[in-house]
Amino acid sequence: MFTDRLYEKAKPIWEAYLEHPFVKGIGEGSLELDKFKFFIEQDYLYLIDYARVFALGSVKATTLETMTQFADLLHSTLNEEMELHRTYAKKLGISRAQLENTDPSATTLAYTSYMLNKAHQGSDAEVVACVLACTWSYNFIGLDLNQKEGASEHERYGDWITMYASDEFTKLAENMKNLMDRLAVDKPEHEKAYLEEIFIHTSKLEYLFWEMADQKKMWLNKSNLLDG
Ligand SMILES: Cc1ncc(CN)c(N)n1
Repeated sequence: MFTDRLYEKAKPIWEAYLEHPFVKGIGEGSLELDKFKFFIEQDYLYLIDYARVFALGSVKATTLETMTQFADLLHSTLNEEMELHRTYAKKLGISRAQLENTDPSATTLAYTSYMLNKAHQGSDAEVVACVLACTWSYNFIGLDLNQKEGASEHERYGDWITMYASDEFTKLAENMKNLMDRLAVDKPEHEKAYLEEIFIHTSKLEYLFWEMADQKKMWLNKSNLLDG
């Protein structure tokens, strides 16, 4: 399967997610709340553009089946995944307006701009390559954290783990992998290599997103010259 090839290529990066202090902090329940708050705000912005990528997928789909699959992913992002963020925001004292009007960090801008650019330029297969690492890697992380004793019951981060490890989210990730395999199957090698490049770039951007959240980094680490 094409997605097996993608996983083998991305494996070292994905294994590094599980060792990342932010991800480990969620699993252990020890992550500082201000870091999680920063993450929720930036991730909400990210999800708005991620949802847009699914809408582009529906436009580019060449069959009704694929069009429906993208529309289902769009619907579940807007109504389920983003609802998790709205619920967390409420608990953290972030208003809906604040959530929608957050300034994007450099990493959020880089990641969303990359995805939107590749999705606008590409075919339906390239649209899937843009979002596959996002959905699949969160499920990969959720399932790993869910195995840790008590992690899914933790009062702060248990709901986050439960959502990304849920059967519904696992099914979304599986459906997206199947879609990637279906769309890639007859592609020549140079097109497969391009899909792989997008998958690896987005896997690296995922790592940078964890780094950004852990450091609450808007533009630079040490100076506030460019912030504000
Ligand atoms: C940055 C990022 N990547 C992926 C996901 C999972 N949809 C997310 N919520 N945020």
